[in-house]
Amino acid sequence: MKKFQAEVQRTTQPNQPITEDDLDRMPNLKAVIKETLHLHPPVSLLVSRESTKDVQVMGYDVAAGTRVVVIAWSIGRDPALWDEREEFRPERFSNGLVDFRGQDFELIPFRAGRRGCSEIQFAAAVDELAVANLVHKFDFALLNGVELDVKEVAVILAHFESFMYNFDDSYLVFWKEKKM
Ligand code: HEM
Repeated sequence: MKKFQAEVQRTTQPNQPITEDDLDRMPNLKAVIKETLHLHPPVSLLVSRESTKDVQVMGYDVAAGTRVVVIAWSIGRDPALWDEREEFRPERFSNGLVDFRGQDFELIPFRAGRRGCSEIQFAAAVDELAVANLVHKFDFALLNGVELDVKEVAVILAHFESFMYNFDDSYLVFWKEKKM
C-alpha cells in the first residue's frame, strides 16, 4: 500500500482532484487493479453459453444443447499459468505484457470476444479513480489481531438444479437442462 500510495502522492497536485490524465502516470495503481481482478474476478463464473452443435473443447466431447460455463476464477489460479497463485502480487503485471482486454486468455475478468464486457475502459477508469482517491486520503490497516478472510465460495442456483462446485477442479462446468 505504501508503494502505491507514494505513487499517487507523487503524481497528483496537492489539494487537487485526481484526474484520468493522472491515472496514466500510475503504473502501480493499474497493476493493483489488475491483480485484484485477477485474484478476485467479480464475475468468477462467466455467463453460460449453449453449444449449438457437437464439439470438442479441451478434450471434452460437448453434445449440442449443453451449457458451458467458463470459470474465470480457476484460470486466474492455475499453477501452470501463474507463479505464487495465491499471493497478491501486483508486480506480476509490471512488465505490461498481460492485460484484461480479452487478448490474453489467462486473464479474462471481462470475458473475451464479441460478448465480453463492452465497458472495460469505463469500468477500469472508475475503479482506478475510486481506489486512487481512497489511498490518497486514507491509510488502511487491519486492527491488531484482526484477520481478513477473502476466500470466495461458489454457489450456483438454477430452477432445474442447484449445486456447489469446487473451482479448483476445472475451468469448465457442463450441464444439460432437464426437460420439465
Ligand atoms: C469491474 C467491473 C466489471 C466487470 C468485472 C465486468 C465483467 C463483465 C463480464 C465478465 C461480462 C460478460 C458476461 C458474460 O459472460 O456473458 C460483461 C458484460 C457486459 N458488461 Fe461488464 N463488467 C464490469 C463493469 C461494467 C460496467 C461499469 C458496465 C456499464 C456501464 C458494464 C456493461 C456490460 C455490458 C453491457 C455487458 C454485455 C455485453 C454484451 O453481451 O454484448 N460492465 N461484463
